[in-house]
Amino acid sequence: MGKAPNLFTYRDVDTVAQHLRVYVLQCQKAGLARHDAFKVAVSGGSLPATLAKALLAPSNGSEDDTPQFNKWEIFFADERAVPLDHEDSNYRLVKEELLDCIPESMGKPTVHSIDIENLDDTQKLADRYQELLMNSFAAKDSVKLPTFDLLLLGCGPDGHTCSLFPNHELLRETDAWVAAIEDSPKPPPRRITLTLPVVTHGTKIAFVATGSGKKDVLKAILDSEEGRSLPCGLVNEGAGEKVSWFTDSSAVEGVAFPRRGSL
Ligand SMILES: O=C(O)[C@H](O)[C@@H](O)[C@H](O)[C@H](O)COP(=O)(O)O
Repeated sequence: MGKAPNLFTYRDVDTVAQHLRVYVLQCQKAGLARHDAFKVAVSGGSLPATLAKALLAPSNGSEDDTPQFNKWEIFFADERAVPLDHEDSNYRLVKEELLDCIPESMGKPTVHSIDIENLDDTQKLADRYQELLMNSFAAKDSVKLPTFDLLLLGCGPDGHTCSLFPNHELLRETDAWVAAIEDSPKPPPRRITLTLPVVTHGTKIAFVATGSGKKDVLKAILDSEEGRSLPCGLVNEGAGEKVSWFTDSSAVEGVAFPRRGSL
């Protein structure tokens, strides 16, 4: 690994959200400067709620503290092979937690959901999503991997991230940008996910992990040799200092890994 990932710890989820806001808006600024758009991938789980808390808080009125949602392109780091209004859909989750709550005056993100015509065939579903990424990122043929401005990820209690699970063959995928999975140990079993090379190629990668249910896995990922082979550990390994962990104190109880003081 190059330089180590950054670990930020705050006293509770609300304080995590406040700092996550600052970080995401720094990434927005960099994305807008680079290509007049902010291309971000989001996970499911608890992340959309924390993200909404971060982004929907009142702005101090400055440009740096204002989400410019009409410049946002939101993609899914992973998605379940279910209709968009299904209770398991990550799109539905992001829509209900965040998109539906954005006041009109703040603009409207472009949201890239899965192609529901292909729910019966997860490989096709993954291929279509990869094509969508190619159209969005690869204006030039030379693009080998999409470069998200930011990937906002969760960390499961087993160390999974996106739908990349420990010891799964998908961790060895080197060609595809988006892969299908039919045997996810976390239900529902049929999903698509960004692959590890796409995740580690992002300009910035943020994990948001809160609550005491995460402390054992965070200790493994951040403090132990074995934890390096868990999916989150592989992201740390592959992306190093581009990675930032946003945690609350209960998630890192007993973790020795050094905290960063400020963003
Ligand atoms: O669709 C999914 O299942 C998620 O994208 C998954 O990768 C999630 O981010 C983690 O399981 C953490 O979830 P929590 O934040 O709810 O623990």
